[in-house]
Amino acid sequence: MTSTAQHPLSTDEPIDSFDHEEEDDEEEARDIVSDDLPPMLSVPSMRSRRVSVSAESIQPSSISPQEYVVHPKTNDQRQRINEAIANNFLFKNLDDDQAGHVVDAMAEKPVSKGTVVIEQGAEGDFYYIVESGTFDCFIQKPQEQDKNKVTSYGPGGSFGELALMYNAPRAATIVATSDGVLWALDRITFRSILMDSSVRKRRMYERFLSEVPILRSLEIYERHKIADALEPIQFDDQEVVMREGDVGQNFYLIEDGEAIFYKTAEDGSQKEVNRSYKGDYFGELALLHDNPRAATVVANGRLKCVTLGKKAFTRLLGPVMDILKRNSENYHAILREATQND
Ligand SMILES: Nc1ncnc2c1ncn2[C@@H]1O[C@@H]2COP(=O)(O)O[C@H]2[C@H]1O
Repeated sequence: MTSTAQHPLSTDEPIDSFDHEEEDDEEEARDIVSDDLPPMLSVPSMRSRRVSVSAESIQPSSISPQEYVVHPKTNDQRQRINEAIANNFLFKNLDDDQAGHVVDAMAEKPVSKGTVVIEQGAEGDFYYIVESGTFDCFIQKPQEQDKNKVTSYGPGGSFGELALMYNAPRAATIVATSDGVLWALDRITFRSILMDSSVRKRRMYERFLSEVPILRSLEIYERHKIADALEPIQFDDQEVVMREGDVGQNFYLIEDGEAIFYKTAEDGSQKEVNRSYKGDYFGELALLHDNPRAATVVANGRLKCVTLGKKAFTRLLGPVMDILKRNSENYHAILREATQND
């Protein structure tokens, strides 16, 4: 394997886009060839733009059982970890053994207000999960003096995965804004057990999410976080995706195919009110307004979607909530018109 890689934070050279439709292959997905790395963030590194990568950056690390890192824990600590990771998508697909190794390997790290947990440009050593406290994330762009706050984290939040996934310098600085407790997971355990499915999903959905109009205004990093949370789902021709009046749990993006929307008219008949295609979304109304589903959705031909659960929808689509709400007002008007006219 080559030893010179496109820096994942670099933006000055085109990077081959990844076509997820052709790329569902396990072996290929494991092969984290740097040329395929996403253009990532608009934050060039504070160090050299090109880094030499060892074999470690090309494939997930593997460790033998005798190499597992173990920090002995009390039951109370285990329980606190389980609460902190309950909504973390990186932990979702682990089997019991893997989950056990990851929990064993975590080290408790109390931090006091003002501590710089991660410094932009530094080498990546740990992935952090927040048990308690608040943390701000800042990015300093190359020619700018000031750092920009890009996000903040509270309990259940996590950060520090990028440098470990891509063997890149830290992309941001993280500062504790209160006293708190972090759980730190070493890079070897992270790479060997946790990162595989996340890297695969981020790569798999990168192009698709960048082409979804509602998500275009998001930063690449925000779309990566959405990719972590996506669940694929498929429907056969004429299969009902949701029924008018149901309680809404999920938000849907169409990856491929066609969905037809029906609404019950005043005379009780089902009226087609809309059709949606690749890149469109639906299912947002019930989540935005806590209302029952406003329409019945049926697959026309095979329909391939990805979904976000309600919590992830609220958290990850926060930056586009206003657009979603504005669109939903127009949409209400269209639906009303369609069911009232004729
Ligand atoms: N917009 C962003 N760009 C890059 N990193 C971010 C951003 N927002 C949050 N982060 C987190 O900040 C962390 C800094 O360390 P890492 O680069 O290892 O991983 C990074 C991400 O977990």
